[in-house]
Amino acid sequence: MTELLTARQMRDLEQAAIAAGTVTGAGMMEKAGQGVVSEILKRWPELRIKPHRALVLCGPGNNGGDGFVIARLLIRAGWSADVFLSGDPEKLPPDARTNYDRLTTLTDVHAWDAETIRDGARPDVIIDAVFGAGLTRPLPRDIAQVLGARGCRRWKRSYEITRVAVDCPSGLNLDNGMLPFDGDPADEDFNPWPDFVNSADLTVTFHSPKAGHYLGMGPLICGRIAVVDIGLSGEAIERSMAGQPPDPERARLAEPRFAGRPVRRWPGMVLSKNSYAGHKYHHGHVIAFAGGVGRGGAGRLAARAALRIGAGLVTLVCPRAAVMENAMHLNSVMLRGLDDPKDLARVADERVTAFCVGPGLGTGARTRDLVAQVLARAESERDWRRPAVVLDADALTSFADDPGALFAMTHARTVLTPHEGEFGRLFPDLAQSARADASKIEVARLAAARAGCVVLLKGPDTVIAAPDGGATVHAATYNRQAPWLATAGAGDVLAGMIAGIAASPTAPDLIVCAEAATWLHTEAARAFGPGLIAEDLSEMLPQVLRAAQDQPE
Ligand SMILES: NC(=O)C1=CN([C@@H]2O[C@H](COP(=O)(O)OP(=O)(O)OC[C@H]3O[C@@H](n4cnc5c(N)ncnc54)[C@H](OP(=O)(O)O)[C@@H]3O)[C@@H](O)[C@H]2O)[C@@H](O)CC1
Ligand SMILES: [K+]
Repeated sequence: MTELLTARQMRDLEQAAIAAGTVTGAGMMEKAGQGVVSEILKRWPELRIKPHRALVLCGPGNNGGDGFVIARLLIRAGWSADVFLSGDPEKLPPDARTNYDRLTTLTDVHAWDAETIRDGARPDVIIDAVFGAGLTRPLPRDIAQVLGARGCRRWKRSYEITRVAVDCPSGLNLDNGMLPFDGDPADEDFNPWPDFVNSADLTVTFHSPKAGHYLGMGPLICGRIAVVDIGLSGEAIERSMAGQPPDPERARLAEPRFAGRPVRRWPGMVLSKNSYAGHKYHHGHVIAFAGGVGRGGAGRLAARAALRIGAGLVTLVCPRAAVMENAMHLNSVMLRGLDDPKDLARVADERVTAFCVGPGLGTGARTRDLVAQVLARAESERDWRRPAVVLDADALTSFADDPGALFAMTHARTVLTPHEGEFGRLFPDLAQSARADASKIEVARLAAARAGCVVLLKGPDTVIAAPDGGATVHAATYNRQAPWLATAGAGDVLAGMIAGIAASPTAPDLIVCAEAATWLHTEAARAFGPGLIAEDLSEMLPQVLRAAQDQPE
């Protein structure tokens, strides 16, 4: 797990380290510049062979300061560098000014002029050091004219020019992954994509990745992310400890890494059958509900996923009229008929440790009653915890008219797993269209606090938040892209997997179960590859689980 910082948290870390005397601003800036140069040469070793030409674009703050360091180091290595500054050199912050002065002994730093830049010699590499963590408003037009997708068009084979962003492609908001743009969308020739979207092949950031690298537009424009150490290492490692719930004030990335190094223990450590040899009831009993006649597929997908991921027993519960058709599809998953939700106790004894409610159920009063019955379950003599409850799909939409009624019943052992549409129905004021500048992490946190339970807001940038504020981003982006996951039923499988992991009496905190399930779900999709349909996910789990097993390092 890696911490994902906001721009503010990064600034606070830097300030605290400077105040403690462990680093200086100038020292960090030098390391930042060196880090960028060494990442470039690592990524493109062919650039080591002979000196090349760089276009170094610098802004008025410390991001620009990093640019001056980079230009100096490249010139010292024999490169040619054309350096432009947007802003007044007299107003540069002190460390950036020092590096400006050092650079001007080697080369001129030109004042920003979009036409001059675009008419200049064709560079091999463009360094974008205009704005980083200090972005406060949309990219000004004269900067977008150079950095936007139309910016390089005058150069031959412009698509072959290597683009490197310092901290982020300028214009990206590092807190929310959004790209604020200027201009009037009503204008006939206004087109935010070519005009304002600035993308990179490589983004080099410092100390720790930022939330905006993984949210929203971030993964689409950063290319790939490299993180370099600038002397702040060793901070707050425990906040990203796998297997423990996240720190309430921090967000983290769900991944098998810890303290910068790969680990093989996660997510295997979260899985019951990886750590404990017992009989089937030691691994929990999941009940998944299915819809009526002809509507059992989604529930069956969830049930099979719960069993595959490791629940000891799984029972599918459906209306009596649908028992026969479900029986034709099931073997290891048990089956019971239930018409009136009030009779739940007849099919679910106190050994049931998790429920998965929603996939294929249909919306309406029966589903609401079922949700109420399941959420009313208390801890039993056999299990010190209440059964875990995963609410997905129709279990969420059934409360669209009165989300408060649902939140009055949800408890700390509940996970809501909405996609953006379902999320908007339950939390209209936090919906994507109402979000403005708030990051997906912030809205998921607010939703979790309001519902008093874990909220997993799906997407390529899934955010999982706990009511205390702890939050995890799961990235099906960069080298973990799995576009095939956008297929009917994939969400039902995820709901079943969460229930299957959380069912174990030894399962860790719910948010930790949800993190592991989400990661394994994407791994299963990646292991299968293109052509994936939801049925394939559970069948890929054995292979993925074998790889995730706890192995001595
Ligand atoms: N010691 C350290 O701190 C280290 C920092 N490091 C580096 O510093 C970066 C953060 O530096 P930073 O805080 O100076 O912010 P930065 O992104 O350069 O921009 C601020 C300037 O831009 C201006 N501005 C903003 N938006 C604008 C817009 N749309 N249009 C026009 N102007 C706009 C803003 O003006 P203002 O909003 O104040 O009017 C201000 O002048 C960080 O990303 C990393 O690269 C590393 O070297 C490690 C050590
Ligand atoms: K930048």
